[in-house]
Amino acid sequence: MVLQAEEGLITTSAGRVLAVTAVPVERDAVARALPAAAEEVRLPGATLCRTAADWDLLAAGVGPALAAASTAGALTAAALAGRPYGLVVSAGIGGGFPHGAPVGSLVVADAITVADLGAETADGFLPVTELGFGTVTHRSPESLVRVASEATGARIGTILTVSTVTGTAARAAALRARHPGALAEGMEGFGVAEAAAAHGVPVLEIRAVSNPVGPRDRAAWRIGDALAALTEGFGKLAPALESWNAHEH
Ligand SMILES: O=C(O)c1cccc(C(=O)CC[C@H]2O[C@@H](n3cnc4c(=O)[nH]cnc43)[C@H](O)[C@@H]2O)c1
Repeated sequence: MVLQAEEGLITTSAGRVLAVTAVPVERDAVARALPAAAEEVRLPGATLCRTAADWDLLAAGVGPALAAASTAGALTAAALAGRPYGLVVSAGIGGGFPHGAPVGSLVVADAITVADLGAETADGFLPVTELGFGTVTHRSPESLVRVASEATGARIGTILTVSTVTGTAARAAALRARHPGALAEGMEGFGVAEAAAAHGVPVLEIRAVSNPVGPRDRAAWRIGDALAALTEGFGKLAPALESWNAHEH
């Protein structure tokens, strides 16, 4: 496939890419790393920004349910138009577990795991899979994770999806105990991944750490720094995807 065959054109061997953020400010941080938006496409519940490359950007909303619904809408619209996506990238700011993902760093997920989908019992939390339903983890192709990490310097680990932002040391410790490989948490990745899986499209999650996972401390948020890291990361990720061949995996 072609990489920057013309100035401003970035296409990948994965074909068309759908990058999904929660909010417009995150979408705009990604957009700053790509050729300018060429067109806006209204979808049910969300507006797609089509760039002058093979990248479409979607601010899908906060939380796993809205992220899943918006992503599914975009994937379905593209498929019905005969221009399906070859890759979905879930991106945004997130909380970082301080032992492995400091504020300002990037994390790319080898596992996208929903942390709070299940049942609470007297003996602790049971994930839905142990109740006999569904799935709790989506995995990205190993080669894709490697390419993304090598290009951006992102640390590799599990990114948890939560519906409630962690706000105590006790909750952070419980999550770490249950998910020793977790480096970060966000609120959308699993929803985006569920939609991608339903369409048979590979998914990647990348987060820039804006705050530590732990006791709530709004003064410790570094949203501007995290958005800048996201832009810098996508500036490296987009061209690097040229070397990732979706069809080998
Ligand atoms: O009010 C709070 O204490 C608080 C702490 C961190 C984040 C929030 C948000 O409402 C942001 C939600 C938004 O940003 C992503 N995000 C950023 N940091 C985290 C986090 O530590 N845990 C989970 N999600 C986070 C998330 O993906 C949402 O899109 C409020």
